[in-house]
Amino acid sequence: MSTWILNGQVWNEAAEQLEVKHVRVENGVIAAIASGADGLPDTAGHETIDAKGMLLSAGFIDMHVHLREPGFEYKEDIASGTRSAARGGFTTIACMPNTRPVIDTPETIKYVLDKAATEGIVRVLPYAAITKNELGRELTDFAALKEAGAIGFTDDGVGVQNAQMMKDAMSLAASMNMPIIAHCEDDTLVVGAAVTEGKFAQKHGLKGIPNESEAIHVGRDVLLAEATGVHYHVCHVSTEQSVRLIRLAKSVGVKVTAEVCPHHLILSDEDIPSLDANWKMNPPLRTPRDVQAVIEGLEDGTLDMIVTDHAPHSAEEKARGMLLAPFGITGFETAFPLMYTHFVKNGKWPLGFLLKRMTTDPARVFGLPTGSLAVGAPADVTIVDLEGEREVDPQAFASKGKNTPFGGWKLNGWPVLTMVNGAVVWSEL
Ligand SMILES: NC(=O)N[C@@H](CC(=O)O)C(=O)O
Ligand SMILES: [Zn+2]
Repeated sequence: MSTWILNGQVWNEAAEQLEVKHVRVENGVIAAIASGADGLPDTAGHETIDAKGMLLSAGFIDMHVHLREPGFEYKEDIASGTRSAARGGFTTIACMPNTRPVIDTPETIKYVLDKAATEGIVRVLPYAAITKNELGRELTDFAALKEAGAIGFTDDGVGVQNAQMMKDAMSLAASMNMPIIAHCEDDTLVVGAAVTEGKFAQKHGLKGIPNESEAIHVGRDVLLAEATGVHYHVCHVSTEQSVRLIRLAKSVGVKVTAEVCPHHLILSDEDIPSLDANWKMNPPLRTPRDVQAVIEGLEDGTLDMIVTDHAPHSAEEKARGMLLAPFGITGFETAFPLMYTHFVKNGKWPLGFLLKRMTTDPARVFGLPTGSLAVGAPADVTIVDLEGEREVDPQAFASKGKNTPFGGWKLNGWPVLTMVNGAVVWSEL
């Protein structure tokens, strides 16, 4: 079974421009790439997809997502979450273990992998918890979890509060060549706070979440990573201080990598219009100065990749208001259009830079075989309409979660077809 994707606009990194290419996909891999300058290939006996006028990219990779299964299927499940990912152009997603039960046993890893194989439509890579039940008291069985298919260890949703526990986790992970992925948050500094310290908190008389609550863990952990030699990856970096610490750690050779979310690159606390909990996530929207710092961090490579931190919650939960609602916003179906419109269409970045931070960079950091259109690579492909403008309509999301601050935003750069392993899993072409 072979398919020609014709007339796609493919980014040429050396020439720093889009060029028309025809890509042949066979048996789940990229079998050939032909230059558009040579005319149309002979497509007799092959299926064809016409991508004329559209961006043709390696499928996007999202290393931080919440699929909510098992246990919170009313927020999202693997079927709905992977459909949402596919609509966003994501072909590989790495899911967090803060489910119910927590993904802290080989059985739960197998449950997620089985569900993903039967009901999922994109590649799902599960993380396992660092500590049992994410309680920070006792390490999980790293060897058994790795054996079952976990790709790394994280207590995302909460920080590991105990430094010795984190050091032990890092030593063990290093010995088996596995990464530690850290949600950086000191619990003692955030009690009773829902938004960042800053103008919005002041205006509404709210207690703020200080930048140090995140950066203290980053500082502690890069020292522990240096001592143990582990690959240490920082989740959803949101503060100037964290960027500074990661930059310093990288400069002295610590094996640290990091991610940043579209909302932390685009919104600050000063954009929050009201006490609407669709603007509540963890870490919170920070000050304009922090936004500038994470943008610079991503630009200079201190931050390696863009992730969504797709965190669906029910409408009822979000209706509890800013103080009582759970933290988190959905991300899959707005990520690329947001980043494209805000940074590429507005002339701040070349398109290739955005694509790299969503494909080859996450693949490089986590050693994945996907993320490029090279001949022989798995045929994970995303086709995007860069021109058409559409309004974000949360009610039309494939995700069960409609919780986004971006409803009504007019954006360009909408994915129109997603292919995983050579099979079209979603298309509106
Ligand atoms: N990011 C969030 O605001 N929420 C996440 C947890 C997390 O990633 O910290 C969630 O699980 O809802
Ligand atoms: Zn987190």
